[in-house]
Amino acid sequence: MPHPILTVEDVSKTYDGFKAISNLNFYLYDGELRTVIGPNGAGKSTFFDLITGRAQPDKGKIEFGADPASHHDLTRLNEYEINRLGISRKFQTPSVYTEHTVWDNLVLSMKGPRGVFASLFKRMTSTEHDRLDELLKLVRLDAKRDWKAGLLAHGEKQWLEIGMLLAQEPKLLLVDEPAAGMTDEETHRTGELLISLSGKHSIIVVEHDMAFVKQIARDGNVTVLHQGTVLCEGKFDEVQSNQKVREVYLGRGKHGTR
Ligand SMILES: Nc1ncnc2c1ncn2[C@@H]1O[C@H](COP(=O)(O)OP(=O)(O)OP(=O)(O)O)[C@@H](O)[C@H]1O
Repeated sequence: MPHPILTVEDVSKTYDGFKAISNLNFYLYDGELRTVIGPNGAGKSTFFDLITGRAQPDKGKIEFGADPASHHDLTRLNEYEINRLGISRKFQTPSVYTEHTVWDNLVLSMKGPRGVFASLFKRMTSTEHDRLDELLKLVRLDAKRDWKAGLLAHGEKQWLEIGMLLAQEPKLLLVDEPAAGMTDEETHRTGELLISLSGKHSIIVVEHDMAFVKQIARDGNVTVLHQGTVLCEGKFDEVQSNQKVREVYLGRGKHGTR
């Protein structure tokens, strides 16, 4: 069995006496596309906050790197350092530079000099140029490369942001509810995009939309969080038919409990 690229072991996080994450164990393998589901308040956002250094655990281990000899203890690093290791997070609402073109949004997100001026006026190598061209096609925005990002439809903005994250060449992508607010067709395309990224990237997707979860999970594992811990983990069909899962989540509609 290979070493996980992400190891989360016995992790807890308390807010004002409330255990948002409770003795959580989670292992992700290199190139895996994992879907995480769970009712509102199950701890999904806190889970991402802990991986990205936005929040610190009270206890437990969070390690990154598939090589046991050179993995990183994420609990000792800040958000910037964790991002530099190749961990990128996409929040639910799209965050793009609305006044810049689609192309410039990708340029601005590339690894390299920071700052708008330095990024836009840096001479790009032909390899970098080709890579961004490929990214544009991948996120299906090649026909809109000169559009201002603010003019894109909601789904397109989400794809652009995924492209912007990919421009940073991340190893691990954390994606929070990408299908929220999308049409069925956009949702399906997003699923295809995420599937095409797996293998090259390790990906965790938090999602509520079960049709979408089914599409991207395929024969991979789905993790169900409940009260800050793993309630169940397995193939989509196993999870869907699990009685405990049905009680806390699936039986109560698309968006869980509130
Ligand atoms: N910064 C914070 N301060 C206080 N309480 C917090 C904080 N972050 C999360 N919590 C609490 O921790 C619990 C888990 O929240 P979290 O947002 O991680 O759940 P979630 O599964 O992402 O929910 P949702 O699906 O609604 O986004 C909630 O009860 C929430 O109120």
